[in-house]
Amino acid sequence: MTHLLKKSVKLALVQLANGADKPRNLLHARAKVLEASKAGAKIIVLPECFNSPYGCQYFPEYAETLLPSPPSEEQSPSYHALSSMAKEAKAYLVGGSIPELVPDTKKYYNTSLTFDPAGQLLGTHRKIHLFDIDIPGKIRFQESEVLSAGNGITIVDLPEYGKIGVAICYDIRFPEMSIISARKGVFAMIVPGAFNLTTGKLHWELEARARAADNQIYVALCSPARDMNAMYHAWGHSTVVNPMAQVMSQASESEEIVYADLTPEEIAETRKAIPMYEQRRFDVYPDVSAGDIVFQEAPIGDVGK
Ligand SMILES: NC(=O)CC(=O)C(=O)O
Repeated sequence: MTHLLKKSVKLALVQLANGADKPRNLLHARAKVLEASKAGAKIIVLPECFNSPYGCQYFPEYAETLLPSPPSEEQSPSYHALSSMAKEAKAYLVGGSIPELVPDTKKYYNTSLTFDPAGQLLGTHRKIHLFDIDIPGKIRFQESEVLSAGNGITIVDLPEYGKIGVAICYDIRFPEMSIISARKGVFAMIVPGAFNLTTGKLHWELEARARAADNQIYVALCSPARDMNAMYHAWGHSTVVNPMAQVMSQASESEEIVYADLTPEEIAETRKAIPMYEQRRFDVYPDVSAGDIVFQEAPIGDVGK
């Protein structure tokens, strides 16, 4: 039997306490990634905007240039830090996200870089759904005032384990992305994210469990730690959900690494018990197809500049 996940693997979500000092954030992320690797994790995830505070006012100040790929150290210290961390940890690293500037177009993106254990870039995802919301009396956030949206769904092949879908935060609310990725054979959706005290309470765990239930895959959401002195108060609660949509591990609000052991059997057993994969009616809803979808499978440079 071929499995989506080729062999069991320990996943770690690093709920990082990051702040305004970028070099400190990079050093601190390294220490935590190495800690996770020491504990046996082979897939390690950092949060959204791990090298900066989260907020529209910060994106231009912290943005780095990733093109041409690979960028120089001066263009992107975070790219090089992530590549080294992955190599030192001997692990796959979904490097949270960083603000990216494309100088030719002067566009900013919220971009996630995934590296292999040799420190090679495997995949790039630019957040495709920008976080534009206005909940009266609670929170207004308009990423589109500064950022541009990416234009592709990202599936990254981790040769030893299989494929993951990478999405960033608000992307998880759009079930189509996870459905299409699952149909293309991912064993997990990996999502650096930073919900807040309003939306986190309402939807953080719900979205993770919903995507897992829809698709019978693992879903992992990795948040920054909560900092009540920051402008944006992250929800925390980094969470791993299994293919049966049960929470496997969850952090509190503060800095913490959460671990989960992912197994091929857990996916297979879920799909055997509830055989949705054999029961789908694409004859009834043929428009739900991945046929014309744009993928960002390649390292940056091959996707829309
Ligand atoms: N920060 C985000 O992109 C999304 C978020 O906080 C939410 O969906 O809620």
